[in-house]
Amino acid sequence: MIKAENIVKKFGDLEVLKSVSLNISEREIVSIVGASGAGKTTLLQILGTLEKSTEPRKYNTNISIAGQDITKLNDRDLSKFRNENIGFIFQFHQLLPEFNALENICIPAFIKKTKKAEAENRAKELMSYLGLTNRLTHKPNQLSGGEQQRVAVARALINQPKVVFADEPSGNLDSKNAEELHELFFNLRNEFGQTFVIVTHNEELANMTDRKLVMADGLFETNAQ
Ligand SMILES: Nc1ncnc2c1ncn2[C@@H]1O[C@H](COP(=O)(O)OP(=O)(O)OP(=O)(O)O)[C@@H](O)[C@H]1O
Repeated sequence: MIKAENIVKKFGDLEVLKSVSLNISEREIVSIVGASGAGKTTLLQILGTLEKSTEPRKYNTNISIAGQDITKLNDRDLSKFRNENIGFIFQFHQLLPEFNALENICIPAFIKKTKKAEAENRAKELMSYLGLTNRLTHKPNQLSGGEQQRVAVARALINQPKVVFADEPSGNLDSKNAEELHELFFNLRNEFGQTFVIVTHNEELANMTDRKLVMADGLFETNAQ
């Protein structure tokens, strides 16, 4: 599902990723762990098409997501590809404060030009699955931290993406809500067949995943292919 070879990322003289390669199968749940500053978020942003690798031609970089070499797409096609194939969950949910839960969840579907009724039906199904049926019209500041993060999960899933990238998804949750969120990832994989790549400092979550990849100083410590 994800195949990447020779990802290099430099910020000026700072080489944050030093030719990183990895291979992740469909339906796999992989965690990326490692010390602060190791390059985990940078890698996730590049795999998630939010950030570009440095000089892909020079370093012979290939990044294929769901069979598409994303290094070959122009910005417009990349946005479309991202909207249709990739879901994101961040540490801070990044919900839009002026929209209610249902509206926040529907945003990626509206960007994809899904009809309103269809998007709302799908959002309601997801909300029911995530135990949010009674929170449809609540604004983010009227929701608990765990509920906000579940709304963010529903938003990530509304377009039925093949891959979900999560960056410290439970970093802002108490241990009970964190545990529930972690269980949810595995239930979602079983139910919808998504592939998950999760950057985390949470040892418990990392140890639950199918594969734990350890990053240090811009490289994986063990073979990630
Ligand atoms: N836009 C940027 N410009 C300059 N340096 C950057 C930029 N983004 C990240 N870096 C640097 O790249 C290095 C890796 O950052 P990154 O956020 O990928 O690490 P991380 O492993 O996710 O760390 P953490 O666990 O603390 O989130 C850090 O030294 C950081 O300061």
